Amino acid sequence: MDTGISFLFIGQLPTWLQGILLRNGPGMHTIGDTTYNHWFDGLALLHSFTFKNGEVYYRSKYLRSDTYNYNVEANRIVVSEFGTMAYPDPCKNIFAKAFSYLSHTIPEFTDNCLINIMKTGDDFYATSETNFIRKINPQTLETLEKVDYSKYVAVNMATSHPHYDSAGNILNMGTSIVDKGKTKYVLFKIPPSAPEKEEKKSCFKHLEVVCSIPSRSLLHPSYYHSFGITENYIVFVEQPFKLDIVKMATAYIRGVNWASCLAYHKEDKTWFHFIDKKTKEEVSTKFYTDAMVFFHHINAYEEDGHIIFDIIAYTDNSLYDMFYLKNLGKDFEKNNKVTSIPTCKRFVVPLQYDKDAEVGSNLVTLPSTTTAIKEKDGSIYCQPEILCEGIELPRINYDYNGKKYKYVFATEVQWSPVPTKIIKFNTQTKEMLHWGEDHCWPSEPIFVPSPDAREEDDGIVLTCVVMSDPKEAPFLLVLDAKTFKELGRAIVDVEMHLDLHGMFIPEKELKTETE
Ligand SMILES: CC1=C(/C=C/C(C)=C/C=C/C(C)=C/C=O)C(C)(C)CCC1
Ligand SMILES: [Fe+2]
Repeated sequence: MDTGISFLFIGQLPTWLQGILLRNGPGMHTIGDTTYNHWFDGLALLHSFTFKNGEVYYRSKYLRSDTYNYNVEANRIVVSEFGTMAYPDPCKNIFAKAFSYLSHTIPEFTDNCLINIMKTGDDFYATSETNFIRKINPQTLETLEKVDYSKYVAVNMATSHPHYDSAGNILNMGTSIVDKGKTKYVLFKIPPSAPEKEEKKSCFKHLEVVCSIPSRSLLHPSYYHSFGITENYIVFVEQPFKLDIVKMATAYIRGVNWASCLAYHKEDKTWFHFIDKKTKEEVSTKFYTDAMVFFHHINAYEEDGHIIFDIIAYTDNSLYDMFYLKNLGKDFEKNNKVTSIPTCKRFVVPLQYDKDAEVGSNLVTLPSTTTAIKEKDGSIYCQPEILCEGIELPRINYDYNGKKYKYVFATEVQWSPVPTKIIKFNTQTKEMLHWGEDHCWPSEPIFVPSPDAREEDDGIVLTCVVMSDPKEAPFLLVLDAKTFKELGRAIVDVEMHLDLHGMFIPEKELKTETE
C-alpha cells in the first residue's frame, strides 16, 4: 500500500516510535469566487505523519464530507459554517419544512468535521461540534461513512473533545435543545465495539446516556468545547458564554452566521457541575465562580476530598473574533492583538467539607491559594489559582488523565493568535521549558509515552511546524519530553496548513491491512 511521500529524518528517531500522527484542521477557505469569513469555517484537511522503521512519510487529504462535495459541485460555498451563513444551503430545506416547533427550528448542521480526531475501538472519526462525525481511514485518509449522533441520543451538537476510559469506552457530552420542553447537557458513553454476533456492527447503536444536566436556561444553554473527568466524577463547567436559541432558529432568515448567536453574559456566574460516575447523580452543592470564557480543560483529579481541575480561561470572547479571516490578514501579528490573554487557572473544589463551617469561611483544606467560600444560601464561591499565562492547545500524558499530574504540553500564545513556541509546564513547580525558532509556527504538541515509561514525562513530543515565511519548508519536530531538547526533524517540502488537534495512533492500534 502507498504510505505517502517519504521524507528524510535528520537526527535520531526512537526505534519504538512506530505509528501515525494524525491531525485535523481547516484547510480550504476559498471555493470558486466565494471565501469563508472565519478560520474555523475552512474545509477539513486531514494530514498524517507515518513512522515506519525509522522513516517518516507524509500525506494529506481533504475530508470528503457532504459539505465538501456540495461546495465543490456548486463551485461556491453552499453550506453554512460557524462564521459564514450560505445561501441556498441544501441542508436548510429540512429547516424550511420543519418550522412548526421551536425544537425543530435548529437546522441541520454541517458535517465539515475539522476540529479533532476520535477513536472508537479500531475506528477513527474526524470530529467537530455539530451532531455529525465522519469515519476516516487513518492510513489512507479516505473519508468513510457519516455518523449522526442525534440518531442515537437526543443531542443537537456534541463536543470534539471526548474522553476515554481505561476500557476504551468514549465519554462525550452534547446539548439537547428544547427537546420535550427542556434544554439539557447530555453525557453519553460509546463502547469501543459492538457485540461480535451483531450483523451490521455499530458501536453507536450501543451508546448509553450516562446522565443529563438541565440547562439553567431553556433558550440560553452554555457553549462548551470540552469537559473534564476524574477517577470518580465528570466535571462540567456551565459558563456564561451562551448560545441564543431564538437567534439560532432565525439566523438563516436574518442572514447572520452561527457565531453571532453566541454571547458572553459577563454579569452572570460560571457554575460547576460534578457528576458521580457510579451513582450518575450530580453533587447537590452549588459551586460557582466569576464569569469567564474557556475552551480547553487540561486535566482534573481528586485529592483529599477535593476536585482539582485546570482550564485555560479568558476574560472575554475575543478569541473567536480574532479568527475572522479579515483580522488574520497579512500583518496580523502586528494588527491583531488579543484583548484577553489565555490564563491557566486551577480550581480546587471541596466536595467533602465541614457542613457546620461558618458562612464566609474558606473550605479548601489543601495547601493552595485557591478559595471556596461558603455563602449564606449554602452555595460555594470558588476562586482559582493562576498557574501560568499565555498557553493554549494543552495536552497531557493521557495515562495521567483524571489523575494527579505534573506536566502540560501546550503552544505559547503571547500577543498574537498564532503560536510561536511550544512549552512544557510543570504545574507543581511552575517551571516552564520552551522550544521555538525564528519564523516557526508550531502546532498543538502531542505527547507519546515511551513503551517502558516509568515517569510521567518519559516519552517524546511531536509537533508540526509551519513557517511564517512561505519560502521555508515546514517540518515535523520530535522533542525529548523530559528535556524538551530536539531529537530531530523531518523537513517536508510540501505546502502545510495550520491545524487544530490530532492524535498519535501507535502501530499496534492500527487495523492490519486486508485490502
Ligand atoms: C458549525 C456550528 C458550530 C461550530 C463551531 C465550531 C466549528 C467551533 C470551533 C471551535 C474551536 C476550534 C475552538 C478552539 O479552541 C456551533 C457554534 C457549535 C453550533 C452551530 C453550528
Ligand atoms: Fe479544542
